[in-house]
Amino acid sequence: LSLDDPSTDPLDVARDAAAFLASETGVAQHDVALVLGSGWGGAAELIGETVAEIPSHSIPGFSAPAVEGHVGTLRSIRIGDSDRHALVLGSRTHLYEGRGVRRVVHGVRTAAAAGVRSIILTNGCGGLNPDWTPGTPVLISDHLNLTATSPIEGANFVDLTDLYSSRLRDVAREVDASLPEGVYVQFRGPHYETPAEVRMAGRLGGDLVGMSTTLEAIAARQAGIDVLGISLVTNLAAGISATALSHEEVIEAGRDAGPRISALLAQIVGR
Ligand SMILES: Nc1nc2[nH]c(I)nc2c(=O)[nH]1
Repeated sequence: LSLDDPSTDPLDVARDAAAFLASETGVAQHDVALVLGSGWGGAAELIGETVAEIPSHSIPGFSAPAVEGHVGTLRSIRIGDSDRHALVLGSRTHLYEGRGVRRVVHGVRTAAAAGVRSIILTNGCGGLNPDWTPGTPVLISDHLNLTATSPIEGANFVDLTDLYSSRLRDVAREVDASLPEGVYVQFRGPHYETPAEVRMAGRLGGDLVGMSTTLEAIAARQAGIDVLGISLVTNLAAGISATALSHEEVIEAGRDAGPRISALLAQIVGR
């Protein structure tokens, strides 16, 4: 069974991965999944005790580590002192890696096959709103998928209204009422946008620009699981600020925001 074989049903590979996961972790069913994008790494420890951690390349359908030495893992975490478990997908495949859209969404499909009812997709992104300084977390209210592709195959006309669950956004706002909302625009990447493309995204109604998330969200909806998307603005998108932000400022802002956004995520998961 290979995701690269068009005759393979990707859902069969996801079911194999979920079965492997259940046997390796001893956790038969996970309740919520999280994809931790750049800047969100610290959240796992705050959610609860790690029950098991598995290198993702040993799980059916997950590719070998994209970056040498960066071994992606899947972690099963007991949520607080409850008997619920979170599945933390530590390795994200981006569309720009050219491994195909099936691999971009395989983690989400595996989480769905593992029984999760909701998924929290996080990412690092560029912001179009100058009020959202680097380090600001923003709830995703909707998206513009500019990748010109879809994870859905065949005549499956999946409805995407309320794709970014308003119920889950309300839960997030119970934790932090000050959280702003925005429309997330996915560009294919890996290059950043030109200032003209950032202006175009703004004219189209976008507030955030990134290179992930929209395809994973669509696959999650196809699998029938609720989606909460949260972006971390790590930089002002190209052309938004008169002075180009220094890379150091961006890194520093992301790092400083770490503890706060990790606590936010852990509190949301705990509800
Ligand atoms: N497309 C896009 N992706 C990003 N990821 C991060 I972190 N910053 C950006 C950005 O400015 N644009």
